[in-house]
Amino acid sequence: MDYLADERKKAEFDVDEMKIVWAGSRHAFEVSDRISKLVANDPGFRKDTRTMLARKELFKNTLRKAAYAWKRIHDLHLSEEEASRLRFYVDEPAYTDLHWGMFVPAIKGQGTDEQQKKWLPLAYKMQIIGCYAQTELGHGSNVQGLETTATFDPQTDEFVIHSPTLTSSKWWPGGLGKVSTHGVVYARLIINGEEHGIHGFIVQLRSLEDHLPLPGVTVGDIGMKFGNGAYNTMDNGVLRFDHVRIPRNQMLMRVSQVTRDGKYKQSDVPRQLVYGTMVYVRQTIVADASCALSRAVTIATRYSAVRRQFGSQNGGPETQVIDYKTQQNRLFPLLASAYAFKFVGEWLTWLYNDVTQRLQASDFSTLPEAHACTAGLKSLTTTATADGIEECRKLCGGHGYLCSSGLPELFAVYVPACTYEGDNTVLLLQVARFLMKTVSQLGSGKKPLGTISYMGKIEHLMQSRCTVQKAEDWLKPSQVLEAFEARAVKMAVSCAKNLSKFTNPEEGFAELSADLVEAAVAHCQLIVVSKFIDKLQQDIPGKGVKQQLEALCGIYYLYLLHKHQGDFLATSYLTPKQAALANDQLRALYTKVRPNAVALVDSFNYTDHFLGSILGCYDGNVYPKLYDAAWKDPLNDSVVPEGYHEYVRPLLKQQLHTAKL
Ligand SMILES: CC/C=C\C/C=C\C/C=C\C/C=C/C(=O)SCCNC(=O)CCNC(=O)[C@H](O)C(C)(C)COP(=O)(O)OP(=O)(O)OC[C@H]1O[C@@H](n2cnc3c(N)ncnc32)[C@H](O)[C@@H]1OP(=O)(O)O
Ligand SMILES: Cc1cc2nc3c(=O)[nH]c(=O)nc-3n(C[C@H](O)[C@H](O)[C@H](O)COP(=O)(O)OP(=O)(O)OC[C@H]3O[C@@H](n4cnc5c(N)ncnc54)[C@H](O)[C@@H]3O)c2cc1C
Repeated sequence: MDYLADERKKAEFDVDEMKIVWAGSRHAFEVSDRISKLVANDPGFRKDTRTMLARKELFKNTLRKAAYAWKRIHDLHLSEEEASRLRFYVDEPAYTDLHWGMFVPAIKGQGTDEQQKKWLPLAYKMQIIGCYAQTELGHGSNVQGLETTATFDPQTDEFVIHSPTLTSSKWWPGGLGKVSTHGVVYARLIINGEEHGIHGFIVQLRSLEDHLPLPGVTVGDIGMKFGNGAYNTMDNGVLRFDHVRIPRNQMLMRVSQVTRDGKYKQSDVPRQLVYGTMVYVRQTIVADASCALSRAVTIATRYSAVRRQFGSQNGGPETQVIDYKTQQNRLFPLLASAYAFKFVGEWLTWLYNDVTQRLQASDFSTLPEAHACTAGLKSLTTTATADGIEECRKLCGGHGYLCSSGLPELFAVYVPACTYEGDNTVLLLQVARFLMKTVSQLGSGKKPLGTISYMGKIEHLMQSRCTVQKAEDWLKPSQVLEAFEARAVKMAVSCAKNLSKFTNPEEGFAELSADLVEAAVAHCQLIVVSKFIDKLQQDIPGKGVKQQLEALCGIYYLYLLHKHQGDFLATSYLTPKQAALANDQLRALYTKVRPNAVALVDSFNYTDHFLGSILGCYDGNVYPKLYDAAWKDPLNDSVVPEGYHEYVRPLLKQQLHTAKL
């Protein structure tokens, strides 16, 4: 029985067409749909006991699943796209994420043609397994501060990789702890006593015969992490080198080279390309944020439609909690954010591909913008997604706290995204630097392009005032864009003015960093809003689909406007009356979305297996499933728990004895 059937009947749009919009294309939808069902129907990919397993058992099970996934990919002759979808739907962090997601891209992006020819075929066949070993015990954010050394030995034509201090131990790389045979290791290059900064080196860590660490290598897992199951399926590792020698041709030499006679040569490409893998992964993290958020929102929306609390009239049913405006005000902006992040993720993938093509043609002009966009959007989307998952847990009341809701594990797996690939505050400070540089160059005749082109309208934006007179005026895209542009430009200019009061710009930057982060957030929110609005300019087929997306876009920007109304009011773009009208319009949009809410989450097309949540199951049959699941907990295997006779019964006896006294 479908307990959500009535909700589904209310939908005012074509769900099948929305599924295609969400997937990105009909082809992408068909691949995702087929592969997600394949995974869901294969008992080899079960994950329902994951939160109850001890670490060793959990980890062994992940190794089994990764090997099984690899076998299925081969047996079924899956394409690269299908294989990547399969790994996604298996939904278990594993060493393979780092092998495919960072080790291979690092070699592709930073290796010469010759190096790629040598290493990539081995990696593609998984005859070697690699990790990305950058972060150390003492330094993560400050990449320039890494201490591992790679000293060139001209006698033997080798680099000597060494960990000179405890804090230089590599610490965190995923897949390193127990599995990787190789790593791209980042180290400080030293030639003839002279330092040349951080470079990547391919280093073999373990024997391909017996998996033992090679001489001079000390390697292991760094220990349990936050949450049950969750990211503990990953072997984040510690690694130390004691004068380990590698051939010279194992330095990744696309950006700079070391010759046989020990000369350091810098190509004409910017040295920042050494950080290129991080730009690539930040882009994929943005594209993935909408998946994690939409998953949590599916659970919270379906459960909010099933759950009833208070408000029974004449013995009739109680109110569905989704009908409370407070619930809508917490839930619908997250639903809207999931769609917003999907579209900004698609755009960022386009931007990344564009900058990659330009780099190949030696056009480096858009690299700073690509760095700022990937860094800023990674920060914005992961912060909002992690907070959003936790909000979804609370939206599910007490039952959200059960592991069987799927939300605690989803949060535990997702929340480190706010830290890895760049701490979110550190990344916003990079955006702020980019903004300050842009503002300082405004008078120089250099025209700001792309996501900062609005800075070119600075004179207009500094003076313009909002023209909204009634709530519906807030539905005009041009009005909304101007509001977000004016806020972003005014916040950036205000920071720039304050910075100019300092004689030492770095001191000023440090002192004003909290304001700078807020200016960076305003800029990034503008990007997300503008890409959602751009999406709506496209031809979007399907009955009612565009109208629903327009409503969601409105919810996204009006919610932001309401949340940050202090910024908008302080920059004098809005009057308090206009801010209040925005809030009226926001409430009207909640009412519009309400009958479509369940269908809007159905459009994500997630299987019950992928959701991994009793509260979010498609048929909404929550209570019997919760009740049954409780009895399956290992603690209920016996009526009297282990330990009773040892620890509880003596207490009870003692109490009886005391009572007699
Ligand atoms: C498909 C994917 C599947 C799986 C993977 C996904 C998830 C798996 C889960 C986890 C994996 C996690 C992996 C990791 O965490 S790897 C380690 C990541 N570490 C970081 O992100 C460190 C963060 N720190 C930095 O990025 C930088 O070093 C920082 C930019 C903060 C340093 O700042 P600093 O000012 O010291 O920079 P400089 O190095 O001096 O550079 C100055 C100059 O360069 C520009 N810049 C900086 N970074 C980049 C870049 N990445 N690209 C281009 N340009 C860059 C910077 O703006 C300055 O420019 P300018 O002002 O013009 O001189
Ligand atoms: C689950 C997980 C997986 C990871 N996987 C990998 C991997 O595969 N490979 C790898 O190399 N690394 C990996 N990492 C490491 C990760 O990239 C770093 O932890 C991350 O870059 C943050 O660096 P940090 O730990 O040095 O934090 P810190 O920089 O020490 O941050 C601590 C605090 O200081 C603040 N802070 C730091 N610098 C500044 C500043 N300049 N201004 C203001 N505030 C500042 C931060 O905002 C934060 O609040 C992983 C980490 C995690 C949690």
